[in-house]
Amino acid sequence: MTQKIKVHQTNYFYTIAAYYGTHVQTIIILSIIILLQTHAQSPFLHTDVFPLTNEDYMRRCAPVVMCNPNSKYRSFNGSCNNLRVPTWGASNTPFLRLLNAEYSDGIYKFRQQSNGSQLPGAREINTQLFLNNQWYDFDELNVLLMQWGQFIAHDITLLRPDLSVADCCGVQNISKTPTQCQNVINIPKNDPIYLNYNRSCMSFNRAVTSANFSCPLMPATFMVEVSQYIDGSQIYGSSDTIAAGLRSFISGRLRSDILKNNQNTRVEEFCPQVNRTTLQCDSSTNSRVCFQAGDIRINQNLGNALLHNLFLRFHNHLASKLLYLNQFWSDEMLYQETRKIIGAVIQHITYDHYLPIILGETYAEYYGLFTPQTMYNERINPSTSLEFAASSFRILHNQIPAQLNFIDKMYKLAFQVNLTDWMDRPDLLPMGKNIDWLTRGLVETPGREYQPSYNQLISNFLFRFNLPDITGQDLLSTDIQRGRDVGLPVYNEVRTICGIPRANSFDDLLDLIPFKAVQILKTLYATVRDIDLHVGALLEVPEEGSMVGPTTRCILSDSFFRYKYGDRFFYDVQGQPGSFTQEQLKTIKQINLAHVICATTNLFTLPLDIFKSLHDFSSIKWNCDEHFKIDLEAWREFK
Ligand code: HEM
Ligand SMILES: [Ca+2]
Repeated sequence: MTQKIKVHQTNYFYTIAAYYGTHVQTIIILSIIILLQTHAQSPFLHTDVFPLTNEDYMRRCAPVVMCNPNSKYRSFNGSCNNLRVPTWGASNTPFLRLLNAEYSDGIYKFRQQSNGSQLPGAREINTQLFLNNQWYDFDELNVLLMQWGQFIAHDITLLRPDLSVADCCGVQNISKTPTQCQNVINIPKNDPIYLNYNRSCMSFNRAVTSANFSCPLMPATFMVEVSQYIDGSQIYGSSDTIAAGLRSFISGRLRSDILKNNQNTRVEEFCPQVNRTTLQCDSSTNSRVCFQAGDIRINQNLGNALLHNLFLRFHNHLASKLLYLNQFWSDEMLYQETRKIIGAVIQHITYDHYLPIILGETYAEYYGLFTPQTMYNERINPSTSLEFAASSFRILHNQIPAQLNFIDKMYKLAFQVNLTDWMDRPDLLPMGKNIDWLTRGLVETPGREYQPSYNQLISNFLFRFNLPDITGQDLLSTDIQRGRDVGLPVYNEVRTICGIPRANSFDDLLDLIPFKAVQILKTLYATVRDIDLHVGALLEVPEEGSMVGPTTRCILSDSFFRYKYGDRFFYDVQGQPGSFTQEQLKTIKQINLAHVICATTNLFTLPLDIFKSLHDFSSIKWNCDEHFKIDLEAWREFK
């Protein structure tokens, strides 16, 4: 029987045909007409209205989705989490814009300054404002904190550059430059680094748009290519096919490679490996290792690949514990229950341990990011915003260290590598005791203190192996250029939706930005309105107790608020199919990243405050066996 029902008397209207079987309710969304004029908003934004163009994709191209509202588990692509708008937060749906797109043609061309001139070059901005602002002070917080940030960034966002032309600089002088190569980054003649290499161009590929998904829209609309919920999609994949390819289909386990050392005395488990050319691995060197996981960026740097390997081991560790407790559970049940626990652990670490450090404890608690229980609200849109992905969360690129330390079990530095020397080639990880040594290195090495710059190496020599010359790229220029590529609103506009007064002159910026930087901004930009979001935000002095300035804090908090309250499967939401029992929740809330490390490496002692490095007084060591054990008794089905 097909029956038309109207869901909720609000500004959302759906035509839904619901098929009721005896046990399973399947809802087929036939068409969606959404008027998103009012929103249950996060408390961080001083506006109630998102740009109307956010609805265009939903109106014209949203796929037909079938949902089973009784499902205990998340879908892989994130669809059907929100039963009113089943595509909210799903992979391959558009980024949300908090403010209207800023393009000079209103559609796709880079914006210009208020007086009609070109914007200052991204690299020029970096050399004038940031490159020489390097402090060598270190934080009491460790490098693991930075690495956790990237790990979750890859859980919630992927804006893919169009790499169909590998080197955009090489096609600049041909008669018709391909669209994706039309905005390469110009290198000024007097560039302090590239001057020596006679380079005038840095490659930049514009991001793919909804047109690449057979849905051309105006203004340019950008697609998130991963599930936008914090659900471990970087581990499991954001589609059924990818997820299936990563499973062993035996006892709930993920596929893995078991590697032995020469004497067969050490056996270690790693992510499965693939042919280098099939993933984003550096193919220009004779290196061999290329890991596979749910996210294509797994091999991007050693720290990220390390966390992926630890979480693969953690999954298989928990799956075997669950099997021990419930010998009759099927592979499917073991896999899904383990995946559910891993997703919960990632959310718990992010909200209870990571965000209070980044945003400030009092602030996170006051605004509901750190609560005893989450009340799900189906009117909150959990989609990743462009402002967040293309700028605000990237502000934490300033935490990336230039070097990674490998520390042995006597706490001695075994060796050190430049992070940029090992991009897209994780060859070091399976060698010797490097998993343990790098893990210890991330825990024991103090992080880069907050400062308005990225480290010298990622500011000049990123990804140099894949390029025709030895210099490479600049991550900060790329971030500024990416903001222009996706038409981000300017800094001043974002201030206003964050409740910070609009600056009417450069000097009005002195409320948040130091005097010297404001003087340089005056020489670069025509008016205060022209300043890029990323530039203004990175210059802001951090708020007391937090690691970012007020504008960044506002956009980060808005996003994490929506990832929490807009997620029907958020780990501590009650009353949903598959909600954890109180006993299970108690176990999850006791787990921190130290438990994960203890279960997956040969480290025996760790700080209780896992994001703090040793030199901090509170960071005395605690034994894995006594303090970081996981008891899954609450998952035993028959006591
Ligand atoms: C460990 C070293 C890291 C490296 C080498 C790195 C490098 C990169 C690169 C190359 C991009 C793509 C740039 C573009 O073409 O637009 C990117 C994007 C991004 N990064 Fe990082 N990153 C690192 C760590 C981090 C950290 C610590 C965070 C946040 C805490 C972060 C957040 C992001 C975000 C949100 C994006 C946008 C992702 C997307 O939507 O596609 N990254 N990063
Ligand atoms: Ca996800």
